[in-house]
Amino acid sequence: MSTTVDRCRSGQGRRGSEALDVREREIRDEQRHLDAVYRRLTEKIHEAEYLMADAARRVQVGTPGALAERDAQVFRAGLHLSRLNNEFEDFLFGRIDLLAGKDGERGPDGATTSVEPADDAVTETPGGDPTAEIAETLHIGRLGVLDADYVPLVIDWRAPAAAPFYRATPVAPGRVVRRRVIRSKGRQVLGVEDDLLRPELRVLSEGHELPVVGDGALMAALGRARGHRMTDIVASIQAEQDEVIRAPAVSVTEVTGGPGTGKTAVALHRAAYLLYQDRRRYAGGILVVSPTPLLVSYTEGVLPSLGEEGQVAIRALGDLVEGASADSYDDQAVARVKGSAAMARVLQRAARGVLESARAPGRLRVVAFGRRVELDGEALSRVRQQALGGTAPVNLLRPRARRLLLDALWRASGAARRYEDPGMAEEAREAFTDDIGAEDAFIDFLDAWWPEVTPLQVLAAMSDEQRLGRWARRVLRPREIRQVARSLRRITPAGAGLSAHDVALLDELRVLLGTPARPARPREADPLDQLTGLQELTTYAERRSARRETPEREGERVDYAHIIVDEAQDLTPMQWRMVGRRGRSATWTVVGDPAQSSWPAPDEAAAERDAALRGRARRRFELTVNYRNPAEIARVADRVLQRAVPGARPPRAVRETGVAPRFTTVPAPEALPGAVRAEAERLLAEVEGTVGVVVAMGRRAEAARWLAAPAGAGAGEALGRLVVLGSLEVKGLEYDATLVVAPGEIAGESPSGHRVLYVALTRATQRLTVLSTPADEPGPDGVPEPLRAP
Ligand SMILES: Nc1ncnc2c1ncn2[C@@H]1O[C@H](COP(=O)(O)OP(=O)(O)OP(=O)(O)O)[C@@H](O)[C@H]1O
Repeated sequence: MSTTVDRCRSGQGRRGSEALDVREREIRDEQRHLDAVYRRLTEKIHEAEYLMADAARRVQVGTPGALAERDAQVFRAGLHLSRLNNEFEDFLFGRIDLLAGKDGERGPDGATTSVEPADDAVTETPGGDPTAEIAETLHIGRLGVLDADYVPLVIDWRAPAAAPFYRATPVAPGRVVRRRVIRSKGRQVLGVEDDLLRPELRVLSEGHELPVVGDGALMAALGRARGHRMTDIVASIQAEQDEVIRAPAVSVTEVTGGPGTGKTAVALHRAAYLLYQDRRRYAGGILVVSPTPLLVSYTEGVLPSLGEEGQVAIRALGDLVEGASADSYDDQAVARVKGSAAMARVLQRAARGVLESARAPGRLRVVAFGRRVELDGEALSRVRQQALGGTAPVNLLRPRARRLLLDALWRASGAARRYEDPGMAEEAREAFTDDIGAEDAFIDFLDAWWPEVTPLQVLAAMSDEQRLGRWARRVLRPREIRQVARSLRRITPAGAGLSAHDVALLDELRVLLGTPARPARPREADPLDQLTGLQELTTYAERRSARRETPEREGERVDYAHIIVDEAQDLTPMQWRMVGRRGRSATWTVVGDPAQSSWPAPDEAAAERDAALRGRARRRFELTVNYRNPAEIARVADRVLQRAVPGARPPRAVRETGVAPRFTTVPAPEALPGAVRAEAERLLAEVEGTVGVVVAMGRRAEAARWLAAPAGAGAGEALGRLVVLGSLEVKGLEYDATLVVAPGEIAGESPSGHRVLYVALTRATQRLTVLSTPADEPGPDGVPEPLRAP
């Protein structure tokens, strides 16, 4: 049996001090390795700098071949340099000690690729423990580093040889005997935590017994205090998560799993993995769609910490359309209408009908052949209807409308009758078209009568209830029309006041209206140029981005190579249409949890989701372990889950904290502000990290005021850890402690209210307090009605 030191953490007596010695020794060993890694990294940085300088010198060599080569060299070296220069919190974080492998070959990273141990890797001795010798040791880190002899010093966590670090379990250990998580900060090793995967073996490493230190890293990672930014999980990815991260990017990868199962974390690590696998294919082309800007800012640090910056776009649903940014919320009833697929019909009519509201003179008058020629309102309306025939985008129909207007004027002039010779008639007509078409009066009229319409102008036109009523006839009910028109009135001409649902409407309108061709945009500064000072030559990245820009100029969206949709259960049909436009030829990763859906019409959304994914084959994965909530909190949340989705299977919580959720009540609603403050302060005192106060959406502003100035010493510091959010805003987020206020209100706010409440109850990593008013019908134990077992 291997020496299992440090499992007893008392540190007393001989065994305790032995354990400390072993731990110190192991940390020193890892420090030596990390020093070697940093020495090699420094050499690599110098190498990359030399390559950049060399490429810069080659500017003088003017042949296209040499330039292309220089270009590629600069690009590669620049990328390499910026990744090497990235100051990682913990560059090196893992190690596996492996038995000799069966049928293995050396991969490009210098490690053997065999998964299973060789038949003779373990020696059976009669009467003694089976014995084995460590044949290979691999260190795992954020980037791969080879020494000067091509021996791996660090294996990139995404390389195939690193997979056993994540996949090995005591049930299926493969070649892995010991898995070690190394805690380091910058260039210093702080600690090591080991998992022994073959406890039945006596394992030798260079003649000594293999020591095992610590209690495993996962629990340490899960118990740590949370800040306002998500951290990566690269050192403790679990086997079922690793399968998703490394799944081949064919067609659609669908991932479901309950709250806290790591769906968001896995989705982001997958983006980094895909870039590692095929950088050329994915560079600049991965889009991560997140439900809210809060979740974007919570998660956007994860990819840079994995060494991937700038190549993945993380966008909130309300920020997907260039030039628009959602800053308002819709009532649930209005959101339900704006998100529904029926809106596509309404927008189609609005895009074509909006020209009726253009401020143009009621008649068109020109002078031709010395006479006045005129088209009256009825004639103009006929021309417009004719021009609008078909489905082409309205802004692209202006040339057609111009031609039809000139046709109508020619006919109204009666000039055709004066020519018997068709050739002459044709000539006269051409002259007429040229002359009239160039006249200021005609051009001014056309500008007013068929202006270029923007999506925002159509939304503004839809805020007129009567007009919207015409466009939404037999599609929306009168009440819905009234609600939608009223909500659109808050949008300013500059686009302030948009909700995330409005942005999906804008995107639809962009397609329906089209964007007339414009001169190419001036080239944006390329970061590589700044690095090299070579601005006159094109780079590979620039040519790529130029290719990507072309469709945009034609009024289409950029097409991404891969799209990751987080919290996919919440996308409305209109949002699926918007996201689908960005991935016409993409592969997809779609993660979500139907039990957390706040969208009340799942079937309708499923149809648009299928359309967005274009019937591509799907590979499904389920994550089953809840890494966020302690079991005590998960059990309470599960009661609400059973009401929201009877019979649903919750994920298994892996931790117990010994602290039950706290249920407390106020005797009357007036007591709520004081009680919220008191409970929030209590939680702030109990945890080191963040505290989230969750209220019904309708109470957000009020609750923020209650907590604006907490009493007591240290309030300023505490405030920084305290966040007040509406129930729909907490999607995907987490806090050390959560205070859920008036759960009945949250559940009662929409038809999907119990699912929303389930989300609110599953945000805490350590403590949960539920504060009820009499309306929540709390029992004698303070447990409110929505949280009692169904
Ligand atoms: N393997 C892991 N090691 C350490 N921490 C993990 C691991 N997997 C998940 N976590 C942590 O668990 C928490 C929940 O993860 P995440 O937010 O990705 O879950 P989710 O499934 O997206 O949850 P929700 O559905 O509620 O949004 C995060 O703090 C994450 O860092």
